[in-house]
Amino acid sequence: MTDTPLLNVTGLSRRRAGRAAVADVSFSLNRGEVLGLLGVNGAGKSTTLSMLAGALRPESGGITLDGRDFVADPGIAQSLVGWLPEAAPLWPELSVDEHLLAFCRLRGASRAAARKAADTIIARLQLGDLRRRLAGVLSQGQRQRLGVACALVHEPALLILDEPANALDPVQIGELRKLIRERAAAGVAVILSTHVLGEVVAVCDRVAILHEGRLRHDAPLRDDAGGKTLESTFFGIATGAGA
Ligand SMILES: Nc1ncnc2c1ncn2[C@@H]1O[C@H](COP(=O)(O)OP(=O)(O)OP(=O)(O)O)[C@@H](O)[C@H]1O
Repeated sequence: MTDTPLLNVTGLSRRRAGRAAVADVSFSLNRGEVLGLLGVNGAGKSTTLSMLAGALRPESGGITLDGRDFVADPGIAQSLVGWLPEAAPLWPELSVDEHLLAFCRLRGASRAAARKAADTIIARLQLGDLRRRLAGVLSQGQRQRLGVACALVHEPALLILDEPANALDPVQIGELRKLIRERAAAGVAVILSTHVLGEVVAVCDRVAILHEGRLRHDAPLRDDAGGKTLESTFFGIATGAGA
């Protein structure tokens, strides 16, 4: 980990359907850090993550990634960011193997480099048995694992996972947790959005809570100042009873 944050977000705002979906959100994230992002339905998590992935333009505010102005040059997301959106965007007629090759090739990797990266991630995520299976016939959990593989295959510096444990069985949830900690140990900064508080406790270093588009809490997970549990902090904010 270095002293300079990988990601700096300042005053990020975006309206959707005429309403503030994300309002004046600021935070930073170090290399090797895993941030859990919590919030009730509609709190603004996916909108925030879409902006950090370069898929949605902020209306105002700044994002720097690895010291570069991300808002001015969202193209840097291609190499620096890996994103698993809420619904992994897969092509039903392409196989697992073809997906991984395509994700690498679209980012400018040579055929040989794409082959090597695909083989590495297939081995790490134990997708070997599925490599020739078409995405359109995968089970929901298998699709989710392919989505995680696509987010990771180009070895991004920032990994954004929106509800990654969706549809995974308990064995795969354990594997996912291991994978996240392994990537963090290798210096990758991770943002994990979830509705499962236990998921945050199991893998995150820090937790941020969004409510009505605003960042209402951002603190280390083990910071038990005031003796509050994550659950009481979350419900306090969600019900309007807490800070
Ligand atoms: N494509 C869209 N068009 C219009 N409004 C949208 C769109 N996407 C999101 N919104 C609105 O923006 C606000 C924030 O939504 P967002 O999806 O970011 O919340 P979320 O915290 O990810 O919610 P959830 O936990 O339900 O996935 C909500 O009020 C939502 O209705």
